[in-house]
Amino acid sequence: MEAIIEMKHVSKMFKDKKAVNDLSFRIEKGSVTAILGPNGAGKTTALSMILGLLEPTEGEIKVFGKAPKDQSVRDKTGAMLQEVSIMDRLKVREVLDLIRSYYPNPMDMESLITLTGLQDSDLKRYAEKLSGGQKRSLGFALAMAGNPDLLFFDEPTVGLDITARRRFWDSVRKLAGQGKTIIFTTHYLQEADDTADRILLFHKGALVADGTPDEIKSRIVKRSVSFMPRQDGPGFRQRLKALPLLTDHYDRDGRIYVNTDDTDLALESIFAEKLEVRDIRIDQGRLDEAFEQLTVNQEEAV
Ligand SMILES: Nc1ncnc2c1ncn2[C@@H]1O[C@H](COP(=O)(O)OP(=O)(O)OP(=O)(O)O)[C@@H](O)[C@H]1O
Repeated sequence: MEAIIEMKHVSKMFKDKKAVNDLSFRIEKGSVTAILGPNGAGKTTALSMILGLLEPTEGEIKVFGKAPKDQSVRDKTGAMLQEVSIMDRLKVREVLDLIRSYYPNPMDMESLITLTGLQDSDLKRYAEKLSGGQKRSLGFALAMAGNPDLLFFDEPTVGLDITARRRFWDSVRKLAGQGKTIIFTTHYLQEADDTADRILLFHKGALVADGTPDEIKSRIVKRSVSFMPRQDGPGFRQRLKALPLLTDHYDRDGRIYVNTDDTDLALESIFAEKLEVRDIRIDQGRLDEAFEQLTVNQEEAV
């Protein structure tokens, strides 16, 4: 597969703070990738470097095989960032026409309107008079104006109501269907799961997981069964090791934790084998801090 983006050992320091730490990954043509992670994980910094808005402190970034700042790269790239700055004193249609005129093969106005949900009446208004949600739609339209092959959306649904969110993701899926390469950042696992075919999970500037939504979910929601031995000792440990469903276990704080995808089966095995344990608990994940933060954010999203 053709790599559209290649990051090799990329780091970014802000004074003595490492915002991005040794990132390496490839993004393939036609893929939809979600960059997921809690506040401050480095998502925006990474995007900004790929877009050529920030220089990496270390490492190399290639986009379409070139430096991100290369004009030919910019012509093929569209971005909707968190802050949409909109020109005053221009009507929406004028802003869009202006931006379209910068590109060799702009998207036609009809398609732009259909894709972004801007209404005819919006086009006649001054951009600065639009509501927050309409401004986001305009931001989306501006990102698409050059009919780019590569698209970036930084937390695109923040501040959008449910209808606008749904519409936005429908459009993103439509663009993906046309073979565009899409990268977006989000705090919400659900958004990544619904739309992306790959998730890059960031935590403290580093890439801590990389996989399909199903793979990432199974890591995030992994549960464990834990218990105390009635009488710990070599005999007990041997019996524990001999139980195939319980082999993946470890000790913490005086308890024994069993990692498993199926806590029911693990419990059945404990009872069937009459393993001498007490105080059995089912624990929701041994999530490291990054994953815990993610689940908190997900709850906020509901
Ligand atoms: N211009 C800057 N100067 C100094 N520190 C910065 C700058 N930009 C980002 N940082 C720091 O770098 C770290 C990563 O920030 P970044 O905005 O990339 O995270 P994020 O994952 O996009 O977070 P959020 O979800 O809150 O948008 C944070 O600790 C942030 O405070």
